[in-house]
Amino acid sequence: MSSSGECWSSSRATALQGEVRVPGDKSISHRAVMFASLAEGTSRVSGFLEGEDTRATARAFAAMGVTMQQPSASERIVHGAGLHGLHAAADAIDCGNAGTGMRLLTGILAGQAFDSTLIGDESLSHRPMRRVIDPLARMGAQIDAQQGGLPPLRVHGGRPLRGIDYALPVASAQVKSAILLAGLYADGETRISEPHPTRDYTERMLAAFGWPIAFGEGRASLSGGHRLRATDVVVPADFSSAAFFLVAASIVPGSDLLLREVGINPRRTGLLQALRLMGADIVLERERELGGEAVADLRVRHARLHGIAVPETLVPDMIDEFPILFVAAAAAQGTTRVTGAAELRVKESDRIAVMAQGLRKLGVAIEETPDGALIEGGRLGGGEVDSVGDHRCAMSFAVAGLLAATPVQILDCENVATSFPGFVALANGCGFVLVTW
Ligand SMILES: O=C(O)C1=C[C@@H](OP(=O)(O)O)[C@@H](O)[C@H](O)C1
Ligand SMILES: C=C(OP(=O)(O)O)C(=O)O
Repeated sequence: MSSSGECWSSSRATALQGEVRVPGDKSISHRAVMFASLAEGTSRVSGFLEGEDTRATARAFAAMGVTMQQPSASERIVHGAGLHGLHAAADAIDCGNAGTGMRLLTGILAGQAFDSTLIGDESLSHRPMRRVIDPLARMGAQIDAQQGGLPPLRVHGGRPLRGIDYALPVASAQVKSAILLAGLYADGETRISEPHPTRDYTERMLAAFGWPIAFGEGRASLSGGHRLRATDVVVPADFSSAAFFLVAASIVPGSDLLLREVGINPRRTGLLQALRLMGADIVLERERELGGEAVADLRVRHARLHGIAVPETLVPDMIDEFPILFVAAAAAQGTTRVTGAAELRVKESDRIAVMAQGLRKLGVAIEETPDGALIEGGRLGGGEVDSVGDHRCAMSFAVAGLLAATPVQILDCENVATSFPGFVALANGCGFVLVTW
């Protein structure tokens, strides 16, 4: 078992209380920096996630000649280079841990006049890239990968691209976005249909930057040859980060937490529906718009949860929330069944295997299936679990510790900084008992 890097110990807590504003949305932050870099004029991004993933994306565009300023934490002023104003980075572009960064960049770089190399960390180097390489090749791009379609990727520039009509084989906002971004540089129309609608930030933000695009109900289409015009982006708090607190307050007796300004785009809030089916008490307060995205304050109070069969239609809308859903299931009465979620096996880790292994160590009866798991709720014990460097698994195990009979030691937690810098302090501020070493 790996014991590299930062470790945590999470102990049983009493009621969680207070107000929390989790950091900015990761998906929107990546895209804001990308689109502002390709736009004409100066854009201000506020609420930018200062996480390792999104900083790697900002560094990538700075390395390709985009001037960026950081007037304060969580703010970027981006002086766009225009669609054809990037130049080759001096070195390989390091996307760190970020699948979103690498896949969306691949689409953008396929349209450039120069060649680029994309690299990532150990986890990203094992994530499948054929899903973007194949459709981009059909558009005329040439992208070389390692055996099995793995990074590093060499994206050749100077190839004329043409629009395609593409039915996505998997529900993936990253693949959809890579194709649409290559479509900005393509001759003719690029048309996409999805097996199930996924997060639509690329479509919405391209429209906000002035690019004509039609989208909705699992379809999107655009044509090349237009311009992106600078605009300001306000990034809401990330629902996927709020998710840990939604489950924590649901399972710890006496809890009452308010999560401020959380993005509630329906393609992201599947966990909210799943938790409500399990009996959770979560109320949306002050629903409003922030920078074109729906946000709300989420009030969550402790409730007795019971097991459910998670509806498969919810899977794409809660794809990053399964590690924490597994913890909610372990704390609930009865059995929870997850199906149709094989994508979890190709995230930062094999999230089905990592969560099953960890929860089993804490005494939970859990059976893995190829596309999900069967989780028997009941008592949680303590012990040592390995997050294998997966940020969402690390934070999920920290939530499990809140109810465990003895402390839960969690290995390999440093990657929490990829999506949720400051998690430990914020969590302890509302009642977690989390120690790092
Ligand atoms: O487009 C995005 O910003 C994301 C899409 C999802 O990935 P897939 O497209 O692989 O489903 C999600 O898991 C990831 O955290 C962010
Ligand atoms: C899957 C995730 O991100 P990415 O694909 O960008 O690495 C995630 O944040 O859970």
